[in-house]
Amino acid sequence: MTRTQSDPEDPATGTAATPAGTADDARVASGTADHARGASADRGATGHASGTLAGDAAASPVGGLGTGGVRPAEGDGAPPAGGGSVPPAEGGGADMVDAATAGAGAGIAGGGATVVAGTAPEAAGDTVPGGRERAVRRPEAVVLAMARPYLARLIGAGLLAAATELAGLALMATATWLLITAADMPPLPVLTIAIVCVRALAVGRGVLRYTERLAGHDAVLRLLTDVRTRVFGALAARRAPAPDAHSGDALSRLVSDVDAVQDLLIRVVVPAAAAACVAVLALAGTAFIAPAATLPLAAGLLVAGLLLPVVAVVLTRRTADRMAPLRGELAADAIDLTRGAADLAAFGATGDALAAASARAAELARLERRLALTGWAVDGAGVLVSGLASAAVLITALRSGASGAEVGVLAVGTLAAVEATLALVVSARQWAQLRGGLARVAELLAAPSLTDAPADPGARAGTAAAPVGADGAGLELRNVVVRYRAGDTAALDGVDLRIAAGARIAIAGPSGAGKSTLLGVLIGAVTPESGTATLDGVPIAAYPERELPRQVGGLLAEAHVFHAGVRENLLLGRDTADPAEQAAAMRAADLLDWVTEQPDGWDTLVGEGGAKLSGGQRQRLALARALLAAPRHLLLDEPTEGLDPQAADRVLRQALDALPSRTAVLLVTHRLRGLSGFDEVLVLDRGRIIQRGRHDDLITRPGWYADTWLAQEAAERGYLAVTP
Ligand SMILES: Nc1ncnc2c1ncn2[C@@H]1O[C@H](COP(=O)(O)OP(=O)(O)OP(=O)(O)O)[C@@H](O)[C@H]1O
Repeated sequence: MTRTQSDPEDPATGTAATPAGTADDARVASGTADHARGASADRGATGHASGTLAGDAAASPVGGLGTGGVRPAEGDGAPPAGGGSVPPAEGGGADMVDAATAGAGAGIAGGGATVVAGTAPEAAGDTVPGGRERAVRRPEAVVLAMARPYLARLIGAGLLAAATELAGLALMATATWLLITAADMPPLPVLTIAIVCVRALAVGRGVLRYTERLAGHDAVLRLLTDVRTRVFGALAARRAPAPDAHSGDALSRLVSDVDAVQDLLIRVVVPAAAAACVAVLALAGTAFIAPAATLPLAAGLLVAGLLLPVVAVVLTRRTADRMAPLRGELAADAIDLTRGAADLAAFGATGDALAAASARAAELARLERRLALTGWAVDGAGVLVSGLASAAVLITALRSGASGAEVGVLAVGTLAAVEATLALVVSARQWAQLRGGLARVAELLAAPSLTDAPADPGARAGTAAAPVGADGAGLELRNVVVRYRAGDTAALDGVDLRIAAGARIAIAGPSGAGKSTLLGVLIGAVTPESGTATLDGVPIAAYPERELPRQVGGLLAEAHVFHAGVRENLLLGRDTADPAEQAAAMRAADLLDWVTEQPDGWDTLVGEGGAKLSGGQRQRLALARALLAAPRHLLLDEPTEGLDPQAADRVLRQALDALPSRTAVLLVTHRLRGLSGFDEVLVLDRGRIIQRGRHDDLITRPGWYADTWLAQEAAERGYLAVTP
């Protein structure tokens, strides 16, 4: 006979031998026919830290998760499916439309903050929580609107840039005049003045350029701080990942997109304004000296400042549009090749992945070469235009009877003016490359942000809001349907759930049943297609982003551990926690001994993504953080994942014991041990609640729960025999 662990998805009940003689053993071995009898013996099985079954039959139901740890629902406990006793939420359905973008803040408590860039289809034009309508605007306008507080500084920078260009133009003109007239031996004072002017302009141009850069960057860096704050606020508020977002693409985009704002002002707006000033003054000067020469100069300026920039945009745009996604894909490749190196090597896929990345890099290099070539062509055309314009001005001025010195000044001045105007070509090229990034930043800037949460949660919903944080109706889902994409099978299908103060509710079900999706709805990160999700009668989507994490949060799937010390990671849960509270949270998560044994103690660095911790330690650190945060409704998604069964039971029990009695807990778990003290257990399958009730009841009823319970118990004790 072979003894083996059972497959939890294949509960081969009834085939087991029963070497030991405990009540549970007999029940596990005897299959579903014995559920009812076995259930009574099972109550409180996990109430013992040792995990033995010695006292199972005697353990009280309350002791299931540690005496005192599990409180029954207080009067208004979990209602039956449908939650009919709860008053209907007003206006919830419509408001859920914006739930993804209006979702609550950083999710620090749950470590579940999701930073996503890329598409933000819902952002522009939405109604924001404060009830304001945001019109869809050009991305440049959105960015420039944010620059309003720094307008004076930017205008100053523009004037300084114009003064720099004019100083250059005046320098060329004065030097030319000096060279030509010096041969005619003009009076010494005149010569001296001209020489001083040349020197002053040469020095002044450098000083002006420096001051212009200083003023421009000062304004732009101030603006960038605002933009970054706003962008991160919007990202944190939008906690639902865009389905197609790729982290590498998203990250590289985020960084370069925000930099595009800087380039728009420093390399496009300020130089363009300066070039326009120079062009106007050059035309005025020429009209004063030789009116006939104004026409060829204007033609040269138009070609340099209008035609060539348009050509540059047309030639650059197509290539730049293809380069942007390629850059994102390359960034994603870099992440896959480094973080996934071990897996790629294990499956012999390193070569293919490298080849794909190299092909993209080669394509990007080809596009960059093409961009450089078109750039050189346009630049060459610019030099030609300035030469031709200068020659045309010279000939026209000569024909109109201007003096030699005037002709010289006009010809050289034309060269300088056209060259200054050619800066618009560079600006246009820059703008063509920045457009994509600017559009994405503008979408984020237009999206609701943590920084513009409404003070009154009912304001947006149009409801009379319950006082935020007050114990009211609690969390409630009514007939919630979630579909990630139109036409997909529903991830949640008509789910009703109510979590009252102090309730302990567990959700079980096969993989892909919709458990994490349900948690996503509760934190406002997933938008239901229909139905309502409310907190104290207020649609979750309408809750202030800063307030919601205090009400609903916890340990969500794939909680992130930051590259920092243990204490810093812990304090993300609640930075005001004192050392005793920190120690209590770590003790509950079974990590206190470990951290005190470390040479660096609480300052032990956990590595990037918690790489220096084991999977179980990472999860427990995230659990300790969630316990420290202790929101009113604590969500725990597989909090003991990665722990051995005994440790898992112990940690869960300790965690629940450590919580204040009025904290409601919603536990998502694959492990059914430890649920006997819960007020209600829901079984989800393909988005629907297929069973609900108390653990002791569910294990007596034929169905997924009883089958899984039996399989898990049998597997854990190794009693399931499989014959070859
Ligand atoms: N971001 C998403 N985009 C599209 N489909 C999704 C997304 N997240 C989940 N789904 C789908 O929704 C369904 C429910 O997924 P969910 O993650 O909620 O299940 P689960 O019960 O938590 O699974 P597990 O126990 O494996 O974590 C699955 O079919 C899954 O493929």
